[in-house]
Parts: sequence; structure tokens; C-alpha cells
Amino acid sequence: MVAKLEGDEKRRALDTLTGWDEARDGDAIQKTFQFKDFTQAFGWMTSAAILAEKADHHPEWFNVYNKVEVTLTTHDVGGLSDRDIALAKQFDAIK
Ligand SMILES: C[C@H](O)[C@H](O)[C@H]1CNC2=NC(N)=NC(=O)C2=N1
Repeated sequence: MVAKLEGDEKRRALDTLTGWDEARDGDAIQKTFQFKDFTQAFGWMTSAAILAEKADHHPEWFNVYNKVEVTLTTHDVGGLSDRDIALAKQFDAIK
């Protein structure tokens, strides 16, 4: 069963991320990825979607042209969990 990240544990987890901001009163993290053009952005989303499906953990995201705004939260716990931290790191590692 996944647990909601709280307090020091949550702070420590967030400190391992780069460029992700807290959102929704701390119950989500958000990052905007910017690409050369729409094709690059959509290609990244395709890779990200495959990772999300493999993790069974899915982003909320908004794409316009070369930007993708990603929000991660864990619906099952109503806040942040290790799954969000792990997926954020996977998204950051996409080439
Ligand atoms: C049944 C299915 O495994 C669950 O609904 C998964 C799917 N993807 C998910 N994605 C996110 N972001 N949060 C969840 O709680 C979640 N739960």
C-alpha cells in the first residue's frame, strides 16, 4: 500500500528533485518541460507515457506547442507519494 509523504520525509524526498515545484498546497509537484518544437515535445510525451504506464502511475499534463506542463500527485493517497518522486526522476532522465 503506498503511503502519503509528510513532514521531514516529504522534504527529504523533494530535495532529491531538480526543477520541480510544490503545487496544490503541497499535495502535488509540477514542472514545465520546454522543447525545440511540438514534435520534440510530443515525442517526449510518448516516452513519458510508456514509463508512466510501466509504473502504473500517470501524470496530469498540459501541452501547448513546445511546452509540457506536468503535474504529479498520487490520487490513491490524496497527496504526494514515493511514486511521484520516482516518476519525476524518470521523466527528468528521458533523453
Ligand atoms: C488501478 C490503478 O492501478 C490505480 O488507479 C493507479 C493508476 N495510476 C495512478 N496514477 C496516479 N497519479 N495516482 C494514482 O493513485 C494512480 N493509481
